[in-house]
Amino acid sequence: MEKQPRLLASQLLLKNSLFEVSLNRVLLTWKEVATKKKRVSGGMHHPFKVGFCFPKFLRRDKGESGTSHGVSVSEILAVRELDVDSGTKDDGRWQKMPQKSTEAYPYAFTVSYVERAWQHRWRCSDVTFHCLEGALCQQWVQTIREQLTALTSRPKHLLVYINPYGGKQQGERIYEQKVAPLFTLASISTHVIVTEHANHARDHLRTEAELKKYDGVVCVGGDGMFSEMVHGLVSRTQRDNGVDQNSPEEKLVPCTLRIGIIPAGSTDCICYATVGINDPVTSALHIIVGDAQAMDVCSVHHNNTFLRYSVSLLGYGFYGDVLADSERKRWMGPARYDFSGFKTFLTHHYYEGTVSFLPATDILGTPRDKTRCRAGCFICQHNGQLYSEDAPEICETDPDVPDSEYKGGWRVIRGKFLAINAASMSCACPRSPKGLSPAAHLADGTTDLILVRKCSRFNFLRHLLRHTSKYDQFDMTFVEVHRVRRFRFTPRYCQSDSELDLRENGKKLFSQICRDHPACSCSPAYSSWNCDGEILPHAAIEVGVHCQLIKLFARGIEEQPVFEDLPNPCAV
Ligand SMILES: CCCCCCCCCCCCC/C=C/[C@@H](O)[C@H](COP(=O)(O)O)NC(=O)CCCCCCCCCCCCCCC
Ligand SMILES: Nc1ncnc2c1ncn2[C@@H]1O[C@H](COP(=O)(O)OP(=O)(O)O)[C@@H](O)[C@H]1O
Ligand SMILES: [Ca+2]
Repeated sequence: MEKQPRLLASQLLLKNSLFEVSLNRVLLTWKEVATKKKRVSGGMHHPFKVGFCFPKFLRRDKGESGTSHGVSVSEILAVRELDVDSGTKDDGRWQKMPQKSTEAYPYAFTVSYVERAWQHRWRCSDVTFHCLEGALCQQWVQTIREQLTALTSRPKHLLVYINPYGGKQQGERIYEQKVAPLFTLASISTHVIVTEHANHARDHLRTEAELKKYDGVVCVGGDGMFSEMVHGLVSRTQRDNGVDQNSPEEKLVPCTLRIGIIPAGSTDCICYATVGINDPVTSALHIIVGDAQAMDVCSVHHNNTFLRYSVSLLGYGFYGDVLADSERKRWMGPARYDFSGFKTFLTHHYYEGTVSFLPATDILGTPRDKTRCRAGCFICQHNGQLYSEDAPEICETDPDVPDSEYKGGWRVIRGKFLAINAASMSCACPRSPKGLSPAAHLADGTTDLILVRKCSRFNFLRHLLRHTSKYDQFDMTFVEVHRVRRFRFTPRYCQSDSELDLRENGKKLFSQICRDHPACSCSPAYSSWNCDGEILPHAAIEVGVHCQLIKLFARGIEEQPVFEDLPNPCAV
């Protein structure tokens, strides 16, 4: 790492010990000054990563001169001067000053910064430095503030939508108690809208919201609420740019505003898979530091008519039936999915149809890789670049698969399926921390198409259970997975208009069997598509992936640091 010029360096008091405090453009460090009384330890420095703040137990470095710490400037949340006599000036939180420092070091300032806690959680930590002179204290505060102002990726004005009925109906409380105080601390102004009905946020974003006034939009809720934000923003962007969403082949215009998710839903899979945990404080801190993570979006069409966008799971069969059943049990909260999951597992319906797909052959990565999409993912960067260059699709020649054929680069597979799932990202969530497709990528322009053919209940259970263990859920004879750019599904028996009407009006006949359906009475002719937690009435759909269409206030899941490999901060 290039050596950065020092902006400030002073000896300041911290918890009654003297520290050498130093600030450059990337790092704030403080290192205890050895006093005669203190036993000086040996010359061994523990490694310590620059620009990266570890959990407490890792971050402290007992070097020659005592404890040293470092915080990346990009992860400083705020700095405020303390009025030693009357507590803090800015946030009203009264802090008692130690006797010794008030006498000798009567001026103080507090730096709030991101601290990494267990399992990808971030927390806001405070450190208070005491100065001998007021001018020095002000110089520190001012210099750190200038550094923060120079971070242009940080949002200053946010539009926040809260779904008061998502998850355990705690959205408003979570926002008020855990998130709003952090936004205030970081001097972010907000306009908060508590939604009054489903699609309120979507419609407001699409038509009314004065988006120019904001640096980002935030939703407090679950995947359904996030989906509303995506629909509002993507539709608005296409309309503003004259792009017709109804054309399945149309290249969509990416959205400029970033979306933040404060998890307060039932599955929270998008938050979990982009941050590593569904924790409101962690998400708020990712928003404050101005993180950006691009994400693929799938568009779903039926007969050249736009239906919906999807960012996580498009599931027909098992996940469609779980969702359709669980919607009637919303009163159960997040447990509805387990209940309906169990029930759907027992019903064991399969569905006949044809899946056609365009394999993504020109890219890096396969769905069976051991590597995972993580912060700064190379595969997403590489494949995103390919996509923007509009590289031609190349398709391999026909392997001898009996029920599949190739047609103009498309592969066609007919069969009886328990589940057809398209995972545009891993779909990791607390139920399955590795997700439906553990090696899927957030922003590589592809989706992983998982076909689970008709099999015994026992085998399907084995497949499901593997989502929760280290065993490969794709390594089963009745499961196949393909990384694709587009796909289509056509049910074997076509849906009549009256059947579609019934579904669209929400009066789904669960045991509907097409009149010309043959003797089978145990499985219905159609399932529904679960599109990020919304039910689609049409069984026949066409799906295309739009690479990196939206951006989130996230950075992807961070690798847990390997202690031994990290450089020494004291070298900065
Ligand atoms: C036996 C244990 C099997 C565990 C299998 C877990 C796989 C979970 C993968 C979940 C992928 C979720 C993708 C995200 C979907 C969300 O967009 C969407 C909406 O979320 P929101 O309500 O927060 O707005 N969520 C969902 O559609 C929920 C899907 C959850 C499915 C849970 C299925 C549980 C299955 C339990 C089977 C039990 C069989 C037991 C037999 C003895
Ligand atoms: N004020 C509201 N009243 C009723 N439904 C709402 C409201 N705001 C949003 N919704 C809808 O609630 C559904 C579920 O929201 P979500 O936040 O995803 O929670 P969950 O994860 O529990 O499903 C979404 O489809 C969303 O459109
Ligand atoms: Ca993807």
